[in-house]
Amino acid sequence: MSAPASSAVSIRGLRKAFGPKTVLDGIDLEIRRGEFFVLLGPSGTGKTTLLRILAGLELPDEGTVLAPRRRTTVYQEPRLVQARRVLANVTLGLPRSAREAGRGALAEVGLEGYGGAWPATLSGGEAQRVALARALVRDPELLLLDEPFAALDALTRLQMQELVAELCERHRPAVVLVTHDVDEAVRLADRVAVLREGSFAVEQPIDLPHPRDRSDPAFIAHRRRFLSHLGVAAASH
Ligand SMILES: Nc1ncnc2c1ncn2[C@@H]1O[C@H](COP(=O)(O)OP(=O)(O)OP(=O)(O)O)[C@@H](O)[C@H]1O
Repeated sequence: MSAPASSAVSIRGLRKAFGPKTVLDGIDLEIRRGEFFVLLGPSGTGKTTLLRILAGLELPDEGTVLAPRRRTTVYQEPRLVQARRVLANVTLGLPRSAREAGRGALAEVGLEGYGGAWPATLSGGEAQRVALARALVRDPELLLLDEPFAALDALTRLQMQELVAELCERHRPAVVLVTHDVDEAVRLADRVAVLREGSFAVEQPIDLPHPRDRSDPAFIAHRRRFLSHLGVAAASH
């Protein structure tokens, strides 16, 4: 089976259980090349499991999953090797010839000149930018983002969202972002899905122009709809 040429990811009839617990139950999903897909869902509904399957770190029990080989994940924590300098972290596992591209990636995330720094000297936001540069330098066709902003303060989080939007616009990987933050989802996504009880409770394209205004009635309507699917019906603001 092969995916349509326009697809980066193609999932059919995906089922995954851990022991007696079925976590993903009959998931079908196509993600277009360059599409920014956001996965929302209550805690423990299988978002990370789906991401790990897309990363090739976990195998499905049933179904087919087609994903590009050139894929990389950014996690909630930057996962830097403390004993290696920043540039060495960015180009970890790549040939020496990648160092120039590594410096370029650092510049793209706003860390020009940080290549010689040690991870321990970085702020949380800077360390997460290094993790982004490490992903970027691999030129992924599929970028998997597992709550990459969750550990950051509110202002840094907004700056990082802007940076990721900009980088994805420029490099156009397909993106799967897992988040609990409904505003983040509506701000960044081409399409949002809410995962509940093993399958998608809703799948909604977001056709608003960028940059998105959180006070736009259409933005607010999307937020309200997703919150209600997450069981937070009253929390519209
Ligand atoms: N390796 C594993 N062995 C057993 N159970 C697992 C394993 N990985 C995940 N689970 C279980 O599968 C369910 C889904 O986990 P997962 O981490 O995918 O959820 P999530 O939606 O990402 O949660 P959160 O939003 O809290 O991060 C949970 O009940 C979890 O305990």
